[in-house]
Amino acid sequence: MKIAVAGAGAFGTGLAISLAANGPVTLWARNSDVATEMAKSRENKARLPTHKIPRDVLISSDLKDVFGAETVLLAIPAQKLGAWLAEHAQHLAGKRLVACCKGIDQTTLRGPVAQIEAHVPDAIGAMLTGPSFAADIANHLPTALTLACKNGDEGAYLQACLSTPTLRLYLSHDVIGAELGGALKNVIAIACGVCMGAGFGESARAAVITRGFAEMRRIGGALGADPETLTGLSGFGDLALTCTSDASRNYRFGLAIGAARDFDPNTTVEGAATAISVTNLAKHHDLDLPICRVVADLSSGKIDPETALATLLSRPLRKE
Ligand SMILES: NC(=O)C1=CN([C@@H]2O[C@H](COP(=O)(O)OP(=O)(O)OC[C@H]3O[C@@H](n4cnc5c(N)ncnc54)[C@H](O)[C@@H]3O)[C@@H](O)[C@H]2O)C=CC1
Ligand SMILES: O=C(CO)COP(=O)(O)O
Repeated sequence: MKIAVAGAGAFGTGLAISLAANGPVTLWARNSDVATEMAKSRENKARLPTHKIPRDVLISSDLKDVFGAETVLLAIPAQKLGAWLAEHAQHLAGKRLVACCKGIDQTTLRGPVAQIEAHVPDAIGAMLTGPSFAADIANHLPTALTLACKNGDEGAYLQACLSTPTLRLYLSHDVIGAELGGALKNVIAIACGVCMGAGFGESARAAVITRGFAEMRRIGGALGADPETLTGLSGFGDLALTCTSDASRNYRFGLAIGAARDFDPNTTVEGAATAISVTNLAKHHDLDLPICRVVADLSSGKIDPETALATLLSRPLRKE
């Protein structure tokens, strides 16, 4: 199977390096200067420095190399995915399109696979998600992910083709659960970062992880996710990783808010936009998601950490 990875950021590069263990793979960068430099240095100096890109990764900025593949991994930020799919829909028809991004689109409130289904209805949509830092994948460290696809046969085929000796994929049919787990854990990771950055302590962070997970289950229930999925790699697994590691950009973004420090605005922080999407989804479904709501307000600078804490602690006492 010919595989292309669209999006040569940290994750796209890490995935391409890992998949090259199975054979040739194309890595598409939208910027031709970036592609030329990467092809020359065999390194993604801007997004994933110090990781050697093997010769089996064809680095290209020519979209024909993407359109020539049967399977395309979409490692483009969630808020940009819809426009990219819309622009190239006619060339993507009939392909297997595997979303590798984590987020809910702010305009449409769709997850990545729902975006694929909306823009390229006759493609086979799937989602690759779970606890995995790009650097770990590029280093061939053992990693387990969820491959979610509504079509059982296509899902099993993708599971086999995209697993490598160190990348172990578990199959799921619950696309909505996989989309929600990956999107929501980033929101909760921001809250955890704020908690630690503001000095509220590790006990408070454990409470945020647990109550955040309750919010993930609440919205998952309303949108038809299988609760089992949220306890799996794409939900609880990724929540555990992202809420406790300085390697996470969402967590570091929260740390910066908590400590009132500047944060590089060019860093991809999916949870900030997704917090707003989730807050809007919660309104549509009449759900109470207090942590997601304060993360939306914190990320857009409407409130400070002390106000967020006071908001959460002043809520009426209730059953767990
Ligand atoms: N970095 C990581 O460890 C992991 C990232 N992810 C997910 O992968 C997705 C991408 O993240 P990263 O690669 O880490 O971000 P990144 O910031 O390293 O790279 C983003 C890439 O997307 C490209 N891009 C941005 N807008 C675009 C557009 N309109 N059209 C085409 N390409 C565009 C940029 O040129 C850049 O190469 C995110 O949804 C993230 O949550 C998932 C698992 C791990
Ligand atoms: O999704 C990730 C790990 O599974 C990467 O997290 P960040 O986007 O917060 O860096």
